[in-house]
Amino acid sequence: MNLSDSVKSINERSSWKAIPLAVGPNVPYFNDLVEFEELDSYDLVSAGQSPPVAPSIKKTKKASLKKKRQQKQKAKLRQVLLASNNNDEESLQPVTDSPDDKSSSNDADDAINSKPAKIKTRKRELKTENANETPKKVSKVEDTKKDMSHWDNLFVPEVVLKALSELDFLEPMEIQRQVLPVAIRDKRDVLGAAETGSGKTLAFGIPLIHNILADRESNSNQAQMEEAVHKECDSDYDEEDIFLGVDESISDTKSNVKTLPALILAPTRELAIQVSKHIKNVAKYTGLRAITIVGGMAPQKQVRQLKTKPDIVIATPGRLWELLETGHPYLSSLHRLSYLVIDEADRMLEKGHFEDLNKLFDIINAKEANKKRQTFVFSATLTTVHLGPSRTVFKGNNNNQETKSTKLNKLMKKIGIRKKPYVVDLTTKKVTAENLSEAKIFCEISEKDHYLFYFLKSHLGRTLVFTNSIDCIFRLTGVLEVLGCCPLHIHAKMQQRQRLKHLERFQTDPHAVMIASDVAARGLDIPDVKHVVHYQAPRTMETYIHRSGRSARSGKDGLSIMFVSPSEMNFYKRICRSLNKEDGLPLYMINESYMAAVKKRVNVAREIDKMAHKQKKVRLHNDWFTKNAEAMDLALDEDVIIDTTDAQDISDQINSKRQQLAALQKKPIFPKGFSGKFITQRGELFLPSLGADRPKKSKR
Ligand SMILES: Nc1ncnc2c1ncn2[C@@H]1O[C@H](COP(=O)(O)OP(=O)(O)OP(=O)(O)O)[C@@H](O)[C@H]1O
Repeated sequence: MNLSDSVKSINERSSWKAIPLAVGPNVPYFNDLVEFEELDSYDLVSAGQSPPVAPSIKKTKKASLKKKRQQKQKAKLRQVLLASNNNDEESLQPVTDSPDDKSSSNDADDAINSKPAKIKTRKRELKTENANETPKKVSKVEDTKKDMSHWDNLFVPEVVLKALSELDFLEPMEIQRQVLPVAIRDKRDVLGAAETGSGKTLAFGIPLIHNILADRESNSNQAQMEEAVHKECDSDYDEEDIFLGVDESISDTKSNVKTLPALILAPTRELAIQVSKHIKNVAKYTGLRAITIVGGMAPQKQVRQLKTKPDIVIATPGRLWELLETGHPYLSSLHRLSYLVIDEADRMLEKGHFEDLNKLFDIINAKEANKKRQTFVFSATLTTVHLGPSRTVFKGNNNNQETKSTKLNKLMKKIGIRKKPYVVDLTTKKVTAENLSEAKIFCEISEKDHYLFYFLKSHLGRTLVFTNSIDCIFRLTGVLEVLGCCPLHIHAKMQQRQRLKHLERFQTDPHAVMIASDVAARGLDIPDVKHVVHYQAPRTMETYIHRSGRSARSGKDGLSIMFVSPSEMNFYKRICRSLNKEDGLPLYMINESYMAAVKKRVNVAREIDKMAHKQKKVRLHNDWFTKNAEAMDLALDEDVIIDTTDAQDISDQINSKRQQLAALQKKPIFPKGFSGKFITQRGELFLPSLGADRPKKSKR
């Protein structure tokens, strides 16, 4: 087929012309708005199933007029090209996939839009939806000998494939395999649920990158086309053209007004920063720019970064709202977003959290919002539901019980998804990560420190200890410090710089212990966290799943252990019921013969910590009053100052206790050869390393 044939073919076909660049004529797509439908009619897809067939599209009158106008413009351009560029015929030759290819219209489209080879490759891929066609391979990555063929047919741009190969991501994870074709080829909205650490970030990250790149090319082609048409037939518009006005996207290209294409919202600063890193890693050869907008950091820098008009903004709702309120121009068109991602969506939309998010949604989903926006909603607990108390279920009184579909419907309404989404739910009955071993210890509150120290001493390896309160973090950090465990900590009240510093140190020491609040429960991808300890029982099943999910990521083994005191029994039972663990979690076996030695050390450490804490409090109190009195030139009332005549006594006591503890610590708690072994989820014997491979630095 030569150029004039292509042109003829275009004239004969009009129905495909409004189809976006990345979507072939016989490929289902959902770019037009369809009525909001309840979940029963969604395409709920699990592993191994193929994508659904799309419904027909409602065309509006305005849209068809717009298409007509675009047709006219294309016809003009064809004339221009034919007249001025006969020599170019070879480069404008359409690409044909196979003799029986039904895509002549697309070939013609290629000719019209001319060149970029990359997009041509993708477009040919995008036409392979027909099962009879042989899919094209994209696995050849230059400059590398790595076999990337597992990524074939997932529409990954070559530039991304190159980055993936450098990262040694030689094959897609299951959620990526499932989501990529639907999100890229079909441009569907996606609701994705899969276990923690299963690669959800790139399941939305790669489609974002692909689709933004495709939009970019499409826009620049359109701009070129427009420019040619404007040059040749500027005065040739009829009344209808003038009435319809100029297509907004074209006018943006022409006037160089760029609006933000993609926004990713995450619940915590650390997670936003991490998502940003993951995306930058795979987008490093694309020329796309991503920036992070989170609280706790200087807003001036973020404002400056926004001025560079990035392609992707990864943000927490609070700071994004703050900048939006200041009227930053690049954020003033959030309603025109092309891509929106809500990571950890169930958490983000929890009642009472993220008030700013609702205000953001009001803008993002305003009346004039981009109806073609593609939305991604992900979480490991997107489809998990809470079971009510057994007596309610028993009586069959479960009318108010949340179901998967009611949960998803609620989320969709809040987020403003009006198109039929594609739901990928890869969560299993276990819900927690496949290779995670789970256990519990029933104990009194006062015994928790003992069991924690026992655990830390018998299980070396990176360990995250979760608590429910900041006070508990302070106390526990103090005690473990005295015991020589060098704990790190993280919670929402810390300065952001400190939070990141502690996280970094946690990532670099393979035997580090970190005491954390739930600010670290979701999404954080710290390599090789061997153990998660729920020092205080989580209040919900979701928190349990996400906390535990910091371990056993990407197919690795891990252990989650919950300390349950009598007052926490109800939470424990409810979590087990919701996780379908009728028999509860297995008991963690403690060798009681070593507990006496453990208790001695911990009790002394607690005494030291208590005295040191009291001493510090008195010092701070007195310092504060003295300083302020001096500053105001006032005489201090003696009653205000706490008597410190016994301060030396307390210091002496602390020193003597420290010596006592040091003497105790000299003796090993466990005999040589002892191992806090446990059976892993895979039924193998897990032997935690003790002493032998302990790094010199680690004080544990
Ligand atoms: N195709 C791949 N091959 C190998 N590793 C991958 C691949 N895709 C992602 N990863 C890595 O797997 C790890 C887990 O991915 P990610 O953080 O996206 O998980 P997640 O499902 O979002 O977890 P969570 O639910 O806890 O947020 C990351 O270190 C990521 O870099």
